[in-house]
Amino acid sequence: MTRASKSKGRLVAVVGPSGVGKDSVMAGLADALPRMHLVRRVITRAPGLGGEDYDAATPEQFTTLVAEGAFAVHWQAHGLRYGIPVSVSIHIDKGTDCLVNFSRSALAEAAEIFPRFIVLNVTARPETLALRLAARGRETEEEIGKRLANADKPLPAGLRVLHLSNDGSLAETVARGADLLQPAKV
Ligand SMILES: Nc1ncnc2c1ncn2[C@@H]1O[C@H](COP(=O)(O)OP(=O)(O)OP(=O)(O)O)[C@@H](O)[C@H]1O
Ligand SMILES: O=P(O)(O)OC[C@H]1O[C@H](OP(=O)(O)O)[C@H](O)[C@@H]1O
Repeated sequence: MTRASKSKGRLVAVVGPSGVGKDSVMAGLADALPRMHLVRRVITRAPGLGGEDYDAATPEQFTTLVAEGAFAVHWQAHGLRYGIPVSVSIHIDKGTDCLVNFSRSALAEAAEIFPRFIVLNVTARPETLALRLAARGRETEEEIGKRLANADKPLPAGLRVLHLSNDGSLAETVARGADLLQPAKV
């Protein structure tokens, strides 16, 4: 790491299969680590469907935002488009660590953009995922089946990855995650 990049904030990209608990873990980490900025995504999902706080956009609005250069990174998954606003770089440049719900498919691109890029890979057993997605009830049974079929996706090689199991209680996962992310450690 250069001296210039050392003064920048870390971009912590939270990944893991659908239903593993990324949003829940992130909310807990944001409470436990008050200096960590929680990044709000733009998603082509109808507003107010619960889970994370996001900015809803129509597909047309999203296409316009892409053309305007509004996103540092964007990707497509589950029939939706997701964007990380370029404003994240303002926080990073000021030295503020940022936490963002990411796609495994966008990691390699993001690692080229952010100087201090860390992946927080949240894991859980397949049966845990199925139970949690069904209990959450945000998607139909068919959509849940597709999400479960996508659960196993390899991470690109060469990234700095921290692994965090979320099979146990959320409080315990958050405590371990907060410890993993102590600035002195990574
Ligand atoms: N440790 C836990 N114990 C019990 N329930 C949990 C735990 N972690 C998360 N949950 C629950 O599991 C469900 C899925 O969690 P969450 O929405 O945070 O997952 P996600 O990884 O963000 O999923 P997606 O990628 O589909 O948005 C939610 O209903 C949440 O309340
Ligand atoms: O499977 P991969 O590509 O890692 O992730 C795909 C997408 O799934 C999740 O979205 P949501 O929060 O469930 O809408 C992630 O946040 C990401 O945007």
